[in-house]
Amino acid sequence: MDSGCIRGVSFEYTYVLHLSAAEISTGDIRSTIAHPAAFNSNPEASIPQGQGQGQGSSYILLTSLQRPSTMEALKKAQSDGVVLGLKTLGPTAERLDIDVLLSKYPDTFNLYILALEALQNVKNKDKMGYFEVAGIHGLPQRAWDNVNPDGRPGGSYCPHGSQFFPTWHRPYLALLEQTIYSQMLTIASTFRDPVRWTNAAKAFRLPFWDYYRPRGLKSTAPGAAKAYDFSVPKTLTEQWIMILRPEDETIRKRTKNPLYSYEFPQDNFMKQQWDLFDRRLIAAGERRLSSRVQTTRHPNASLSNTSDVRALNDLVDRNRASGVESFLNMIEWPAYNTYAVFSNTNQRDEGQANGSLEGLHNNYHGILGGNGGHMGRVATSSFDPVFWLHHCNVDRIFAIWQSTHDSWFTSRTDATRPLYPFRATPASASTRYWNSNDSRKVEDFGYTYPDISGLSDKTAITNKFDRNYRWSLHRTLRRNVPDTPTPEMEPVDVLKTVFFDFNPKPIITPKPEPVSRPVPVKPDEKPVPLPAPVKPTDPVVPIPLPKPVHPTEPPKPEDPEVPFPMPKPVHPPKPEDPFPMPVPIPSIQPQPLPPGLQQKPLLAPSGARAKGVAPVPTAAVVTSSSILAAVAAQPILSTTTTPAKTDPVPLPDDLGLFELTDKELLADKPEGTKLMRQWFIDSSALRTAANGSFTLYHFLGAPPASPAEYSSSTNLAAMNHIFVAATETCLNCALQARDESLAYNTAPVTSVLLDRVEDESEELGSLSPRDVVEWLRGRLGVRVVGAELIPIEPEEVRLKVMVSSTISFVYPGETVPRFVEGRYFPEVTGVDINA
Ligand SMILES: N[C@@H](CC1=CC(=O)C(=O)C=C1)C(=O)O
Repeated sequence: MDSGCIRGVSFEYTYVLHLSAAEISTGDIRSTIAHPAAFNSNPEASIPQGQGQGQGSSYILLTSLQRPSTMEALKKAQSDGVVLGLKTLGPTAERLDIDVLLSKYPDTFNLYILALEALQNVKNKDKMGYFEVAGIHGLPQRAWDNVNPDGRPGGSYCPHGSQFFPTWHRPYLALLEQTIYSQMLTIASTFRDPVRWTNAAKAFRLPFWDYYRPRGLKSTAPGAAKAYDFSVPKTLTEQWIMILRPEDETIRKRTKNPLYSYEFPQDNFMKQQWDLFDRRLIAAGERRLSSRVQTTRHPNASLSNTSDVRALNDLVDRNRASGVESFLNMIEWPAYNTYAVFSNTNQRDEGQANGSLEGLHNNYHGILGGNGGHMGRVATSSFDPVFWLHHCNVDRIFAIWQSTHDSWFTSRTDATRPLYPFRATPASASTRYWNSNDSRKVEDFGYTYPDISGLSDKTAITNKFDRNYRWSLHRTLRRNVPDTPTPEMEPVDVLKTVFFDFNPKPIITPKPEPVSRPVPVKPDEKPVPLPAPVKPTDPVVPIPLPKPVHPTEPPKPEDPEVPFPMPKPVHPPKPEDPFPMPVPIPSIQPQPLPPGLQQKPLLAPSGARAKGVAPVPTAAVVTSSSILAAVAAQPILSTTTTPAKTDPVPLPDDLGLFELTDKELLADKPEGTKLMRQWFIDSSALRTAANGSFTLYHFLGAPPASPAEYSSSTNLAAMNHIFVAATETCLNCALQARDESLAYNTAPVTSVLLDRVEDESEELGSLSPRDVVEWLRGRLGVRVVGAELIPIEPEEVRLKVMVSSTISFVYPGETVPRFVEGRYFPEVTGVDINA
């Protein structure tokens, strides 16, 4: 043929090009002739018969790997430090749970791992590298790319404890997403089959960790719902992973899993940063510091380089039911209808809900951090790769809430306040930064979530959401919902995939892996449709795969020899007891309330602590402050003793709806209506009082003697983590200290109580208030500990704890319960958090 009209398929467009014979014969068409294998890897890229097939060779597929304009835009954004989002680079696509991404889009997952590995290796040089992007959240204490928080030097960009919490993290995630995406494209172009891999890269969106998606089946646990395993995804807890690399596509290579941990740069700059940070912690009474070598999760020893995955999974599992209850309530209850209440721990409508998206999020920082793990502290958390999957899940919950609610910031000024340091335009005198209004729609960043994609009807979204999560709860909490996961929540056995087959056979004829994420032919704003799930396979590695053989322990990164001189702890522990528990003092004790519930809280407010206001930082590094000095001077005492059993407190005669029996409540309801009672431990605490993160452990019965055993105690009912930075490093926190900002929390305990109702030895008759209030009195106790399990006095954080209950009905033919009424029962603890 002399010249040709070739129909080509790009990733966004089908187009027709007129080509000269020379161009066709040489294939030199501005480097856009693709490898023919592209055809196989992209099932949607078909060329209609009779068009575009080159004579002689099988065909020529014309594909613009990366449209120059979009690629240039991405490159420019990366060099300018601008959050572009992926919207301008292609059609909207779904962010997926990590297991789903791995199983449905193995090429994309493979590239993602390679990109993370590459980004993590570029230590602290590049402003768009992992170190600098992670460093925006906390350490190192310096401005990112010269953008000062709030236009002032010093402090941090901290949005916690405010309405900015969900919106600030949105462009933050988009920044890393764009960086990974860009890195994936670079790596894709180095593979033998760049079309296949570029296709895979372009389909990338940040994956999330859905805390409530089952990961497999438990072999031993009885009972249908409990047979599922809800541990942390294996992709995050396996140290090694098998990856195809551009250097040799014939065999997967054992690769250090960049999702398991991040290794810190070992240079002088970081040493100074750590020294400063640790000095501050020690002054604040902490003595168990975090590893400077690599990020760890729930480690079992100070400075440990190893995560205690089993203990972590236990704790995740133990908090699951409480978390699912919170999650469902936040989306479904009218109490969470306003953005102010839903978004953060600080704002609530008095007498209404205490939970929040931020509160649920905080708990996972506490669980993953545990005893000195990096996720427990604001300053170090974002280096842990799990941070990004955790926050992506938080963003997803935010998006689900947004799709089912209309409420937004109450103040226009707040909604348009710049979210530093996230630039929307390049640095100049008139730089625009992202703000909350601009961050309102996920589609504006080029992504969506499976929970909302393609759905615009609020009821449809709520129903789908409820079905995906309620099934795993106790039968009393799931009434008309069966106890098995919906098809989209079915667990994926990731250890049986090629990524964890440590004895792979070489791939003799490299053919493209069959699955790349489908790419729409025409640009539109519709989400990329998902094909039927496909099991990841290597072309010549058949499935079912052999059980993964775990390699012998790989070498651990060396602890640098004496990484830093360990300063003497302020309160040296006795050698035989790392957590001394001196003088037990009473904490929350049941007390009768006079009418009107005006009783003074048993925990006297510690005004002195709250008034120790930290000065607003004025320089990039601020050393001591009055708060620090006060905290350092404070002796560390034990918390509560075992709560004593006291006489029952008379409840008022008339408890309104709560007075009625189940039968009475259902009397006027349609036949088949089900009643749902829920119970909560609610609390308020002075957010900045411990000058760092702290955790509340709520017990039903005697707590263990040592804080190290709190999280594994059978009496542990629930926990709440308060995730907060030190006031010297955080302007927002310093202001919250001055304003004595509170953190409100709720800990749903319905499942725990239902287990006790079913256990006859527990003597809890039912979930009705007259049974529960009396039963809880004398059993309920709380312990407060710092990020490293150092006991803190409840008074020190002005802790108030109160119990509440709610009534909902599930009507026949419906699955989503309808909330009717809530009531606080300060009679249990003698404390009213509303007083
Ligand atoms: N205290 C629980 C449940 C609750 C919700 C309410 O709306 C209410 O009025 C009373 C209690 C929460 O904060 O989520």
